[in-house]
Parts: sequence; structure tokens; C-alpha cells
Amino acid sequence: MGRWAMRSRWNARKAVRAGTDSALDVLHPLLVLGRGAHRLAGWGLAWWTRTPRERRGPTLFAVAACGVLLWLLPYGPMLMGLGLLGTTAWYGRQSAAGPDGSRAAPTAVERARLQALYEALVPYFALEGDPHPEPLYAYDGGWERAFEEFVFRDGRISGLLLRYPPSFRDGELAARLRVERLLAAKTGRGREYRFCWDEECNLLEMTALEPLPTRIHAQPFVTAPGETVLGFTDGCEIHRTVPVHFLGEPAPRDVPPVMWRTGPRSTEQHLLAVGTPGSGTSSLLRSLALQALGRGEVLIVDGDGGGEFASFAARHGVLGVETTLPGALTALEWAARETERRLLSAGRARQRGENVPEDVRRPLWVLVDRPAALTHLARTEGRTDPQELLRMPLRHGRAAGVTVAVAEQFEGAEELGDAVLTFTRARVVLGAVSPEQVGGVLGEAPQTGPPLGVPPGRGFARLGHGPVLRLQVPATPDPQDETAGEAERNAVRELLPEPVRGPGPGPAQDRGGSGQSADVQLPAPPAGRAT
Ligand SMILES: Nc1ncnc2c1ncn2[C@@H]1O[C@H](COP(=O)(O)OP(=O)(O)OP(=O)(O)O)[C@@H](O)[C@H]1O
Repeated sequence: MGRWAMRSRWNARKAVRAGTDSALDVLHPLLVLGRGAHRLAGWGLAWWTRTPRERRGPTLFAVAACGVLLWLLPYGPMLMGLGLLGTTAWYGRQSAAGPDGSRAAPTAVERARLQALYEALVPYFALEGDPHPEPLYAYDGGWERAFEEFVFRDGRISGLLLRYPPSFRDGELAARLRVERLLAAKTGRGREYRFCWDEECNLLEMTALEPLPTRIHAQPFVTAPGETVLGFTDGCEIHRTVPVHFLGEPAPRDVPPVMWRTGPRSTEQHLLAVGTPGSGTSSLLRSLALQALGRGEVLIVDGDGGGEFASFAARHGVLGVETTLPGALTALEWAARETERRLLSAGRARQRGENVPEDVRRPLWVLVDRPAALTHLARTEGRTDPQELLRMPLRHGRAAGVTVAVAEQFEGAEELGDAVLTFTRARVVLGAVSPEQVGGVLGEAPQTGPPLGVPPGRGFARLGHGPVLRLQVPATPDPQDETAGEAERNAVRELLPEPVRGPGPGPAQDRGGSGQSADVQLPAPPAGRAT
């Protein structure tokens, strides 16, 4: 009996559901039209509320005139009807909660949140003594006046398009940042947002962003010759993806990379990365070195002297790992002469109509970590500034196949010489820094912010005059750093080239006295060919 009753209830429910589905199928066109008409009416009403009184009359007159004209045309009323029907059906085609989570009509709670946000914006946008009868932002105003579109996700505003008055100084970074900080605080902390200011139309678009992936370890990336992966970013800016393995995931995922191009046609041949302590600038250089070693040779100068590049010493393709001032000066003097030699050699080959020799085409990378420390030492000892020796590779590196990447901390950034600042057009900023600081390095403040607790390797990149991109550098720890994860360290170990000779006393037996310099012989300067 019980079982029969349950089955009959289930059958009844099934029948009701089938009946409802059939009825909905039959009524579907009507529902779509109804929904479309409701949305159009809502937008019309919002437009009416938003538009200043003196502009309503002329617009209505223009619409009415078009209507009368269409009415008088042959088949005009029919075309008008069909057009209206089509528009209504188009706008009604999506259900109330669209695929992106947007809704036609906000709930009472959502309305309250929008109103609270609107009121918080009033002091920023309202003009004192505004003569306008219905200003966009006023203490007695409603959000419908200023908010054109909004998206709620999990009860929080995750997308907003708002109109601001023309009197707002949107050209001033400080004024814009004040509004961005307020919006970020009021719509939910702990998230990062993209802000797009349309200064022409006085519109501000805010979108909550997904965090960038942090579980990408060092690995051979799919790149063309001359391409180097700086890290990974959002799909909205970069439309290319590369397959990438994530820690603990068997299958690769497609992720948009920040791809840096070097070589004869590159306009950003050299890179400068600035970060806060522990933000991952040394890891970025290690990541560049591992990628560069696949196709060229690398010379490393570690001004910090912390031994973070010791694992590269005495490896195939690594010309030297210098941690002392004398070692750095010798290495950089050689790099300057090598650039000269390559230039001359390439020039002679071109004059003779021959191909550029292989040893000139093979990329040479000069990676300098914390040059400010060396500059300071050189000044106190009255020796040549190592950054001055970088001038030649920086100025002529593009034609000579030499790339320079410099990493420095914000505290040492003042010590960066004009050669480094002038010729490094690929820029990276890492760490939790203010948009002003990011703008100071990249030449433009990011459109996103504010990242509060950023993981190591997180920051922004800008290539030349391109857009400022969010960046997450792949985890590339020093294999000897016991604070880093074992899997990440193993990934780096696997990518390191074979040692030049068998296991010996190791690179820590230094030549320069710091205890960190590698015992690798730099190739003799090719004197005689360079001059
Ligand atoms: N992209 C990254 N992903 C995960 N961990 C990272 C990343 N970059 C750096 N780290 C970790 O953060 C710590 C600091 O990294 P790193 O030494 O590269 O920073 P730094 O900017 O050179 O700072 P410092 O010179 O003060 O050490 C290390 O433990 C490193 O493993």
C-alpha cells in the first residue's frame, strides 16, 4: 500500500511535470516575448529616470518622427511591427538569470546593496552646488540613475557599469584610484578587480577577476624561437594559450601566457623586473635562465651574493655565475666586448653577403640580480660601476643577439643607472605594491587592483607601450632552498643542463672570496676578432 502510494505520487508528479513542460513548450514564444517586453520597458524607464529633463523631449520627438515616417512608407507598419517583435524576442531570449549570472531585475537585497554603493559614491562624484535639477549623484538619488549594468555572483556585486558626471577629474590618477579603492572595499574585499575608464563617455566598468593560477611550476613551455614566457595572465587580454602542467594534475591546461619576444625584430630586447623583498624577482630570473639555456648561453651576475643561482654554476651553456664585484666586473667587461665582437662579425658577414655566423646568432643572455648592491660597492671602492658595463649590451644587444635582464628591489631602484632605465622596455613589477609604484616602473598604472595578499611571483608586466598585464611567474625556486616545495625544486633540477664536469668540490669553492662565486671559467674574450 505504502509503496503503491509512493509510486502513484511519483507518477502524479511526473505527469504534472510533463504537463507543465508541454504547456511551457507551447507558451514558450509568448514567455520570450513577455520577458523581452519587460526588459525593454525596464530599460526605457531607467533611461527616462537617468536622462536630464531637457533631453527627454527632443529624443521623444525624434522617435515619434521616425515612427510617423515609417507609418507612411509602403509596408512601413508591417516592417515596424516585425522589427519590434524581433527586438522583443531577441531581448527575451535569455532566462531571468542569464548564463553570466546577470539578472533583469535585482532582488530586494541586491537593490539595497546597489543603493548602498551608490550612496557611498555620492561624495566622490557629486558636484557641490550642482545646478542640475536631477544630478547623477545626489544624497536623495537612486542607483538607477547612475548604474547602467550590474552582475551579482554569490550575492556579491561582481560586475558594474556606472556613469559618472563629466565634472569628475577622470584624467587624474589619484582621483581614479580613490574611486577604485572605494568600489573594491564596498563590493567585497579579498578580490581583485579590473577597472576600465571610458573617459569619452564618462563610463566606468568594474569586473571582479578570478585569481591567477599559482600552481604552475618550471617546465619546458611551448614557444617559438625568440619567445620567452614571463608568466601567465588573464584570457581577456591575451588570446593565445599554451598547454601548461599544473602541480598535481596529470593533464595540461591551456593558459594565456605573457610572451616576451627578443631578437633582431624585437622592440623590447631587454627586461627590468622590480619587486618587494621575497616577491620572486630572483625566481623570475631563474625561470628566464632555464628557458634561455634551451637555445643559448647565459651569464649570471648575482649582486645579492646569496647563492641563489649556485645551482646553475658549471652547467652546459652557463658562462659564469658571479657573486663578487671583481667577478662581476670581469664578466660584464667580457659581455661588453662580446657584444662588440658579435656586432662587427655580423656586419662583416652582411657586407660579404654571407649568413651571420652561428656563434653570433646563438642568443647570449646576461642576467643581473640586484645590481644596486654592486654599484654601491664599486662606488665605495672607487671602481667602475658594473651598470656602466651593461651599456654596450643594452644599446646594441638587439643586433648582436644579446639580451639583458635586470632584477632589483624597490629599495635599490634609485641606484639603477640611466642605461638600464633607458634600454629596458620590457618591465615587470612583483609584490604587493601600490598602483602608483607599479605605474612608476611600468609607465602606466594597472587597470586592476587592489591585490591585498599577493602570492610570490604575482605582479604586473608591460611590454613596451602595450597594456599592463597581470602576471603570475611560474614557481622556479632555488633547488637548494628548503623552504620551497619539493615538487617545484625537482622541476627546476630536471630542467638544469648537465654539469660541465663530474661531481667535484662544487661551485661554492669560490674564486672571488665571497664564498658564492662559481668556479667556472669565462670564455676568453675573443680579442683580435672584435677589434
Ligand atoms: N612564482 C612563484 N611561485 C611560488 N613561489 C615563489 C614564486 N616566486 C618566488 N617564490 C618563493 O618566494 C620566496 C622568495 O623568492 P625569491 O628569492 O625569488 O624572491 P626575491 O624577490 O628574489 O627576494 P629576495 O631577494 O629577498 O630573496 C622563495 O621561497 C620562492 O620559492
